[in-house]
Amino acid sequence: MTKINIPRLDLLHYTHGTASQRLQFSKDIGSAFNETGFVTIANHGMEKGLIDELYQVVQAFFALPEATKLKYEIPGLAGQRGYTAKGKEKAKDASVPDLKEFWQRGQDGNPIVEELPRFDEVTGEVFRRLETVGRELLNAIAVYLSLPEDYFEPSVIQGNSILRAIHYFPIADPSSLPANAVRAGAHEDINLITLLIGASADGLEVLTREGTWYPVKALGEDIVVNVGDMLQRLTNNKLKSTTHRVVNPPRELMKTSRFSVPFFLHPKANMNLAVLESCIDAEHPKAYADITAGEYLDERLREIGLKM
Ligand SMILES: O=C(O)CCC(=O)C(=O)O
Ligand SMILES: [Fe+2]
Repeated sequence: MTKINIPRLDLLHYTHGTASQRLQFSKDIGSAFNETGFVTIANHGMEKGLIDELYQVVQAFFALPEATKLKYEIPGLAGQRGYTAKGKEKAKDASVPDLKEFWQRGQDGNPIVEELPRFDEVTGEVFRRLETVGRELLNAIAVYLSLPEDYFEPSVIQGNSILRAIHYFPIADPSSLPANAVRAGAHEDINLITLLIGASADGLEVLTREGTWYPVKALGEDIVVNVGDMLQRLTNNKLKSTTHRVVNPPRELMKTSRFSVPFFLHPKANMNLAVLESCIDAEHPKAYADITAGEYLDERLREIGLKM
């Protein structure tokens, strides 16, 4: 099997480390993002208790009757808040929708789930904690890119990040599915970076440069972090937004659910995504036209069927 660089990095080395540990963390995350676009992060500060409670409220939400969940679907918001039912989202180049339903929350404007008193508080707490972890990781990446450490901060504080709770629902009769229906079709994330809790469940795979699929494993409460297209674009492909997917499990396990909770770290709509001058040279000519984060997001939401 191909050996691929998905290191396990200790966030405490960056937030509380010595100068040399901090620098090493920046180098490690930068070179993994340059090679594979993926790392796993330990000691991110989110306790097991909080993560367990997150999964309890998320499972309780998806267990509600379909009619109740549909009360929380908000027309006109392209799924950016509240519930998105089965059959709505497909990967950019896929012909059939993914086998999933999901809930999204942002900074504000989130509908309150009346049936579940703890849902808003717990998902809100996880949102804020992952936003903090994401900012710390972007600081480390800024150092790797020889930018000021706080380069991303003004664009990211109170930005358009999204916490998405996903339910890959059980399929009673897998033979009834279209042959190409999968839990999540091969895709790249749109945002700057994605922080994923719960990828310890099997199924997440990344596409290697050799064109083979490689399973991503996280230990315990570790989170998986990957580069999205906005960061790839800003860095003129120096940091790689790697294609990934969630495969269907063996037939018997298709009758069981899989849950995962990615946090898509998005900047404010006015962030300039024009390629950084420091990432352009003779070998790497400017690969992308100038665009803002807001314009780019609209373009991409249309491609995945969430926006008209
Ligand atoms: O469910 C997972 O493990 C990954 C989901 C994912 O890649 C996404 O929603 O963008
Ligand atoms: Fe993804």
